[in-house]
Amino acid sequence: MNSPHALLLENIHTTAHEEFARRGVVVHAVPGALGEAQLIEALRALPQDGPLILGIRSKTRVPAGVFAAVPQLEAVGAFCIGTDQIDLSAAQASGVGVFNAPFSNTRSVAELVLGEVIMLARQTFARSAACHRGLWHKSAEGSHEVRGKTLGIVGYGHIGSQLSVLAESLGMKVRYYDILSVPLGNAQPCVSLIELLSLSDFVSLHVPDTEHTRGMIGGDEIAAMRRGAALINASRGGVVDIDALRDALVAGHLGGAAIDVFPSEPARVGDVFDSPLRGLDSVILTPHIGGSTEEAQASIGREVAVSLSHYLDSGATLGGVTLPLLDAGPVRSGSRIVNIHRNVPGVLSKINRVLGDSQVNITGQSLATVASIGLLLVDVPLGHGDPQLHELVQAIAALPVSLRTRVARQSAA
Ligand SMILES: NC(=O)C1=CN([C@@H]2O[C@H](COP(=O)(O)OP(=O)(O)OC[C@H]3O[C@@H](n4cnc5c(N)ncnc54)[C@H](O)[C@@H]3O)[C@@H](O)[C@H]2O)C=CC1
Ligand SMILES: O=C(O)C(=O)COP(=O)(O)O
Repeated sequence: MNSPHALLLENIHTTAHEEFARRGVVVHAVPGALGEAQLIEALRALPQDGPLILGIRSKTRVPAGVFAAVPQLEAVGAFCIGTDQIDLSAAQASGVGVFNAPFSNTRSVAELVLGEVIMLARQTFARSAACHRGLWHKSAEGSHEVRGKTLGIVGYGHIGSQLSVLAESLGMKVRYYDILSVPLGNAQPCVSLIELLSLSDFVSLHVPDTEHTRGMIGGDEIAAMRRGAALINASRGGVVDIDALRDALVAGHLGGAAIDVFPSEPARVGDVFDSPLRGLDSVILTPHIGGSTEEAQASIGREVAVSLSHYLDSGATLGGVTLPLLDAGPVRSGSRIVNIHRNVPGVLSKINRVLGDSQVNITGQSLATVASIGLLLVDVPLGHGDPQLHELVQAIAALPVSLRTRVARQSAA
């Protein structure tokens, strides 16, 4: 069986390289993000006689064209939380597995935001910038303790809820707004976004990028915030109208902001950065580093590389976001056929007819479906080198319902 090759972009941590190397996946690394045409070119430059894996972080966009142009692309690893940069519907329609790391960097984001809350409350960056300019601006005016102040969290998921617990440990009152979720500690939900904005001294955004959250904080929402309050965004750049934010800061309606994510971000380390917020001392600007700690990146590298390897080895989809959740364990006898198909009535009987006609015994079979697609794992007592196995795979792949059919790398033979 030919070795899989992985193209890893955006400085994915060496733990991923190590995991892949241990599991016989050949790694090709590119430091920055790539545009669609370059990405297709880079993937096509890899050997096309085995499965291909693409590893990205938040910057690389993977539109439908990539799946159409590179049929050998078996899976995409988002070595981060967000998967908004990937056309998930197109991935699913092509039977491509997308895997991410939903927990590993959440603590890092929550810690950065908590630090920023204190830095904003003390006007630390403005005072520091003054010192750098040679000005001794020693004053208590406008500086506050965070104890007793209200932190409003928009999006009370993995990050928002951790931030909530950490903020309460500092004596802050926590309010949150989410479409679902259960409060931790003494945090209180708000019935509307506007209610939260009007009650909070600090507002921190922790929603994913969706059609509902894009532009969620515009001029009207900023106007609803308390005079002198601060806005923190470490979610996605499109959630906040940056020009409206700048206007509110310049007008003195908002006291400060900490912004980690931007509507448009540079592709590579060392690239030029620009933003309407540059030059405002009351704003902490960071280059999308919420999840960038050694701890988080090392853990993400391992987690996603392991999920991708398990998927190649046995068809297990734990940690996946596009394929039905299924783990049939290791291959116990012979080989495993991994088939992804359109979820329409009669699929199983069509595939089983092919298997039945072949007279090959089935030693294990597992099926899972989501709305539009199904994942079928079939164990057969044939070795990887057995021509009958390859005939069987080709016959199943040729069925019009099949999207993708392969032999799992793991073999018990
Ligand atoms: N700055 C950075 O480096 C990082 C940024 N992120 C961003 O943070 C986001 C949040 O991460 P997690 O907390 O792990 O995600 P999560 O999925 O655990 O939580 C998101 C929460 O937002 C809520 N939500 C979704 N749409 C909403 C809406 N329209 N109104 C109100 N609430 C809504 C959900 O119900 C959920 O509780 C990620 O999607 C990612 O974009 C994540 C990690 C690092
Ligand atoms: O995990 C996420 O969603 C992030 O935004 C972190 O992105 P990054 O891996 O730093 O490009």
